[in-house]
Amino acid sequence: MSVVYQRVALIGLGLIASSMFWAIKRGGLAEEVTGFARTPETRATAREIGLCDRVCDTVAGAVEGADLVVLCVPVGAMGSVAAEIAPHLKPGATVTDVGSVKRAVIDAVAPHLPDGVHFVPAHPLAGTEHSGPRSGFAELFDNRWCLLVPAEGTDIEAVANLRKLWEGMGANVDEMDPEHHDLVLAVTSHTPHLIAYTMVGVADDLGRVTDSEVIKYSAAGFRDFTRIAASDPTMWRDVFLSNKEATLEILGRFTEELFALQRAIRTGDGDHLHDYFSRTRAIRRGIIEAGQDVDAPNFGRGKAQV
Ligand SMILES: NC(=O)c1ccc[n+]([C@@H]2O[C@H](COP(=O)([O-])OP(=O)(O)OC[C@H]3O[C@@H](n4cnc5c(N)ncnc54)[C@H](O)[C@@H]3O)[C@@H](O)[C@H]2O)c1
Ligand SMILES: O=C(O)C(=O)C[C@]1(C(=O)O)C=C[C@@H](O)C=C1
Repeated sequence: MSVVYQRVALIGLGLIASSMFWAIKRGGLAEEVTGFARTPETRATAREIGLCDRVCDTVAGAVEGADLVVLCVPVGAMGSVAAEIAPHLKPGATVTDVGSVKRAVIDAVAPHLPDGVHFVPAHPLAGTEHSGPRSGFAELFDNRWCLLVPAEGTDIEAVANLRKLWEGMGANVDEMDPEHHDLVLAVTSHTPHLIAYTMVGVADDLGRVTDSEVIKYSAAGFRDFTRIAASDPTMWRDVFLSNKEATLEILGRFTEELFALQRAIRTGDGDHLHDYFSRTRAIRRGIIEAGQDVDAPNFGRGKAQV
């Protein structure tokens, strides 16, 4: 792999930024990666573990001279960080972000960026329930999707270079418009997270089943919920507040379906339950057949057995 950018600046040194740093280093994709974190503690940790070639005490120091600036902060902080970096951006630089929501981030960031700076929003569809500078690893983006969401008329070379960077970090890249992105992610990521949070909350609230029983006897499905529900509260608060409309639409559909299933259980309508579960099983099999299940043993190796 060859160098895509001379200098990349990572702002907000958590899971995604640290994974990007290790993946950029693995691929030899930048000559220098600078980093900025808000707190002295995070900067000290970054220096201790060798995260970034240069950790800066000011956002200006990290951004000055950078060809690519990546905003890796929670969605709700993107606008204020964009305002802070704006005066220090090199003319012709590209600014991107990794936020889980796109329309709200574009609206918050774009107005701050000076003319002559390219803005190419992005979203890697990869993560874990961990956060902070120690949580990243180079393989996080391997075989995962990264969605680019450039506005019409964005400089072609700026988009092509960012695509090259993500491909160099192991991702498959697609382009999408922001509204569609937010609806798709409300279905595939945001609402499922809310359901996981709720289910774990229900278990915690249920007096007749103790917390220690929940921990001891937790079956695979519920264990997955607890993993998801351990995700960063700030990140997910911001996701829901920023993708309100799409999440509320999907939640509305979800509750309708849930009520229908609840009724089928109450009335003993086994046909309804069986038909429903057959339909959902077909979706799972479709994902595996398409080779999209990154956790399945056959992922990326052609057709999986279903
Ligand atoms: N975790 C995931 O699964 C995942 C996946 C894809 C995209 N994302 C997106 O990536 C972004 C970062 O998420 P993460 O998982 O790396 O979170 P993280 O909590 O690991 O890291 C975020 C970092 O930003 C810092 N920060 C917060 N507010 C800041 C501010 N105002 N100025 C400077 N730094 C600030 C935090 O201190 C933290 O170090 C979020 O926008 C999130 O939506 C997350
Ligand atoms: O695997 C996980 O822990 C995740 O939740 C990652 C996940 C998701 O797949 O929903 C979470 C949020 C992102 O914006 C992208 C990826």
